[in-house]
Amino acid sequence: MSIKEVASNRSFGGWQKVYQHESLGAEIKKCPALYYLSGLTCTEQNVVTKGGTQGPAAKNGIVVITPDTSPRGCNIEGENDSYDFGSGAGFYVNATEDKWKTNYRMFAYVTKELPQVIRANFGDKVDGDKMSIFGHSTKLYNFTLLISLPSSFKTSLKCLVWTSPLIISAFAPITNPIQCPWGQKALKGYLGDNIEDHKEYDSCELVKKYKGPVLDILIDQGTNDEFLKRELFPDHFQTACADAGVKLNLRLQEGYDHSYYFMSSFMEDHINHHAKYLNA
Ligand SMILES: N[C@@H](CCC(=O)N[C@@H](CS)C(=O)NCC(=O)O)C(=O)O
Repeated sequence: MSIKEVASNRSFGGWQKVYQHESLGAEIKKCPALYYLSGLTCTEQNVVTKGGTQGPAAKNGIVVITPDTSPRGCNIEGENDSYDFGSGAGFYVNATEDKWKTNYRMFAYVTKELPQVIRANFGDKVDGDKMSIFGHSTKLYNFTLLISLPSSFKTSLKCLVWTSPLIISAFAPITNPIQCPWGQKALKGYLGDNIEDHKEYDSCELVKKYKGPVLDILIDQGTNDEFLKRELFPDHFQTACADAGVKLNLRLQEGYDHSYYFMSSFMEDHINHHAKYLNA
């Protein structure tokens, strides 16, 4: 698999790098990997330029890996028609609908293929045995990713070793996609009409039946987030976690909105949350 460096900038004593690779850092020691999943309309650049990850990542000796949010340039009819579906809106699912299923396999990409690319190309810099995940908003099925990982471990994900306890954190995540317009549109479009299939990507549903390692979840949610009442429902997730006995620290941040101004304000807390375990 070929990998090409497309940008390289010195930042906080480390490096901010962007690589391109076909779909099929640290300088001194191997560092744990923290994957960041961005929201709707984003490329990897949104968090790179506005997220404020570099300082806290450098301080904690962590490599932050920020994949794009969908496949690009697949030439699928309609892929660029809306901001919340198709390009820039892969929703981290493995699509099963005919039109999308060949290319839109973001769950497999983020959980399997990308860590393999990192291992194969940066094995000397990134500690493949230590990783965790966080992200933002609408595409933030990182709960889904992690909550469903333990069962996936048994099958296809032997390449991954996540921390234990499993750390997850999120800024303003969609937590109950089967109940919000963004989630319903994406899940129906990529997976078809069967609600049982949709539930496999719904954090509230997944946490109910969660049986994996102990979870430690941090969520920051702005109270002035324009999508809070229509799309995000942190209260649903709070109830689901309480019912399931899962540890959740939900912090309502007064007056903050959905933007990177909000996220960058709390980025250090999130990276520290992961570092606690990644550097243990
Ligand atoms: N209507 C908005 C919805 C998309 C949106 O708010 N996206 C969030 C993630 S869900 C984002 O991070 N946008 C890019 C940015 O703020 O840099 C738009 O088209 O920008």
